[in-house]
Amino acid sequence: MATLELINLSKRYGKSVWGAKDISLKVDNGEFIVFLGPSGCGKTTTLRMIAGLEEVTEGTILIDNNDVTYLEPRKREVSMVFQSYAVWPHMTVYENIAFPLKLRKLPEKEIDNIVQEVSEMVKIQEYLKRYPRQLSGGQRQRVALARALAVKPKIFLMDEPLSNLDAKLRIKMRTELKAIHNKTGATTIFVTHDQSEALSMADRIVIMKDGNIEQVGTPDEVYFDSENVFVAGFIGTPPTNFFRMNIKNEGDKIVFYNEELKFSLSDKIKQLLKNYNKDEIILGIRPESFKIVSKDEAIFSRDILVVEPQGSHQIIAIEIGEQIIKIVSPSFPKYSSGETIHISFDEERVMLFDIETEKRIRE
Ligand SMILES: Nc1ncnc2c1ncn2[C@@H]1O[C@H](COP(=O)(O)OP(=O)(O)OP(=O)(O)O)[C@@H](O)[C@H]1O
Repeated sequence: MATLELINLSKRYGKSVWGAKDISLKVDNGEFIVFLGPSGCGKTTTLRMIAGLEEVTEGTILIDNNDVTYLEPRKREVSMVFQSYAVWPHMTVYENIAFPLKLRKLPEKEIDNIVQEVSEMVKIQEYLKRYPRQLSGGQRQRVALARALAVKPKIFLMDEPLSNLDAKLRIKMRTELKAIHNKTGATTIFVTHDQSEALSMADRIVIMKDGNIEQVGTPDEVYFDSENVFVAGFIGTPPTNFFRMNIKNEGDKIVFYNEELKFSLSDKIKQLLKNYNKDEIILGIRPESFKIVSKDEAIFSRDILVVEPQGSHQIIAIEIGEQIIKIVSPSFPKYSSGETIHISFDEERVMLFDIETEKRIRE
């Protein structure tokens, strides 16, 4: 178990392509960190630099406060699990797990103990004599996991380890992986582009875009307290609804308006905007922050465009100008398309962003 620190870490491919730019991050001992972001944002590049599989262009990597930036991979004491399992086909499950331990010249008895221990942990004890081709994808991934666990690495690096599994198994393995992490307490960096995987597994999520870190925070922080428009739009299904609004002061209220909507918000919002001197703003409202209310309480009313029942809740789409807005509402009462609904929203949950920088406006 170990701490990890990345200091201004960058990777440039050729002259101008940045795989990762100026990444700084401190990871505590035992933390489960998830790198999340769209394809090509630099998750894998950063992970591979930590593993020593990718040369660093600039910056420093510290493991337990030791500089490992130029240390060869096997001396870093990290284990990596890949999407493609990468188990050796000509070895049995037992041999796959034991092989790295044999390389380390551990006594047979100790190797056997470790193989039993980790195979029990990932629930593959009964397959130890089989070859990988005799296993399902999920079982093969467990073998890869067991092999990585067996060497008791300081840091666990996982690159989309669940993405080759079918949807149901993925969700099951998520829970199991998290349980294994709780048991081993190993510092883990897990790469995914699946936000639901990230939200359900991470202690903290590192949200990346174009090689940069956009926000680092707990699942609740990145969801409820998004740092900018990109994060608010990336996290959440359906994502945050955004409105470009004009703003003006009217007495103790602040009025938000555009061609479609007009409403005023309270003192608290006015206070929040006291140093904001632009007359346009981006308002972000999460689908579940809207409320369907009586006509008297409504901020605006619209006809329903489409209802998408989800079992546990329903997603209601309305049109505001040319924009489609999604509202998450409890399963009951049922609504149907064409019906007029009256809508309000939870002012406490509104997110305000600078019209130019798209950064969150904070007090
Ligand atoms: N060997 C390479 N040569 C040139 N450019 C590369 C190389 N490897 C990665 N890149 C570029 O670096 C950027 C980051 O790639 P990276 O693989 O880290 O993204 P990612 O976030 O892991 O994406 P994905 O989710 O698709 O795996 C991309 O623009 C990619 O095209």
